Parts: sequence; C-alpha cells; structure tokens
Amino acid sequence: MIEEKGILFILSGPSGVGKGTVRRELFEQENDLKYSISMTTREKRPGEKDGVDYFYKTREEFEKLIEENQLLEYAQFVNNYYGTPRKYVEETLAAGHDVFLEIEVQGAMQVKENFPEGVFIFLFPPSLEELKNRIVNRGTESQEKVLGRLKEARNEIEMMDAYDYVVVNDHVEHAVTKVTAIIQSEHCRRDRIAKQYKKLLEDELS
Ligand SMILES: Nc1ncnc2c1ncn2[C@@H]1O[C@H](COP(=O)(O)OP(=O)(O)OP(=O)(O)O)[C@@H](O)[C@H]1O
Ligand SMILES: Nc1nc2c(ncn2[C@@H]2O[C@H](COP(=O)(O)O)[C@@H](O)[C@H]2O)c(=O)[nH]1
Repeated sequence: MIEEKGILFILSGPSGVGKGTVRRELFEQENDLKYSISMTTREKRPGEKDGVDYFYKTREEFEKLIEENQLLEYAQFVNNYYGTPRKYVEETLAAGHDVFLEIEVQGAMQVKENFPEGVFIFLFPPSLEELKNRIVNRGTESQEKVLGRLKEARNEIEMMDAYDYVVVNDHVEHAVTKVTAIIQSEHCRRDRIAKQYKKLLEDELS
C-alpha cells in the first residue's frame, strides 16, 4: 500500500522580505496546510502571542530542547535561537497533512538534509534597497539589529540556488498566487507519481 504522507513546504528567505506577510495571507485562504509554530529565544514583539506567533523560550529551555533532540532544525540568527518542533512536524505529516515552515536559510538547509523530499521555496526581494526599506519601516528592530539582519541577508541570498523555487515578493498577492500554484503543482506531480507506482505494483502482482 502507498503511504499517504503530507508534503513539507519550506518558505525561506532574508529577513524583511515578507515571509510572514505572505504566509499569513496564504493561511487566510482555503487549504489543508498546517503551520508549524517555531520556538525562539527572541523577545516578544508588541502584539505577538505565545503559542500563536512563536513558543517563547529562555536560552536554557531552548538548549535543553536541543539536547533532547526535540528540534527538527535550529539556528542562531542575530543572537537568538530559532527552531522547529520535531514532534509536531513528524506527526502532522504522518497524519497526511501538509506542513508549512517559515524559517531562515541555515535552518532550511538542515531540513533539506533530513527531508530532501520537502519543497523549498525562496522568497526574493525586488531589490536590496527595498529589502532594507521593509525591515526599517517595519519598525520592530533597533538600528543595530537591522544592520545585523541585512548582513545576514547577503549570505542568505547566495544560498538561493539550493531551493526548488524562487518567488519574487514584489506584491503580496502575486507572491501568494505563485506559492499557491507551487503547492497545487507539487500535489499533482506526487499524485501522478503515486498512480504510476501503484500501476507498476498492480502489473507486477497480476
Ligand atoms: N510585497 C510587499 N510589498 C511591500 N511591503 C511588504 C511586502 N511584503 C511584506 N511587506 C512589508 O515588509 C515588512 C517585512 O515583512 P515580514 O515581517 O513579513 O518579513 P519577514 O520576511 O517575515 O521578516 P523576518 O524574517 O524578519 O521575520 C512588513 O512591514 C511587511 O508589511
Ligand atoms: N531556522 C529557523 N528560523 C526561523 C524559525 N522560525 C522563524 N525563523 C526565522 O528567523 C528569522 C527571524 O525571525 P523574527 O521573527 O525574529 O523576525 C526569520 O528569517 C524567520 O523566518 C525556525 O523555527 N527555525
């Protein structure tokens, strides 16, 4: 019998490119995606809620999660830890649901090692100038942290070739339409492969 596992989608890209904005818009639409809420040691921003935006942890708590192998991936990004809870992702995929991660590039590369069958989407800014404007105008980071994030952005953009898809986030609705098309086409592709595989098995058994 063919296993009907969900698909793991990974949306990644430099800080401020619009990953959160695109993901929130995508989740407003009708679909069967489950969002994996990450763990982080960074401070809560105004309006953010524990268990909704992130699970907020102390460094000690986070390091314990690492030791206990409870994270599918984790990374230190501009002086804070960020990581994906392993149990939620594995159980949700096994139950046949698609899981959506929104994570930075180092973490995405770790996921790629363990889940090469995942679908890796890189969100690309219209320009570096626009990327800077978006981080600055969001107004959530100090000037020093903005500089740290922009420095990371250059390294992150160099990793773009490791992704299956690149989507330019010029307008949010265009980017969401493209991500939705990627999700649908991956389902069609995998359904087709599953059917071919099933037919091969049936032919062999008959
Ligand atoms: N297509 C777009 N056009 C203009 N502004 C945008 C667009 N997409 C996102 N933004 C704005 O850019 C800022 C950064 O977006 P967002 O917080 O979603 O980025 P992010 O990639 O999730 O950042 P981080 O990685 O730092 O969490 C926000 O103020 C958001 O409203
Ligand atoms: N490797 C991981 N990166 C993650 C995870 N959750 C979020 N992120 C990324 O971290 C940066 C900074 O996020 P912010 O909320 O402080 O702006 C951003 O690129 C996020 O996508 C995770 O679980 N693992």
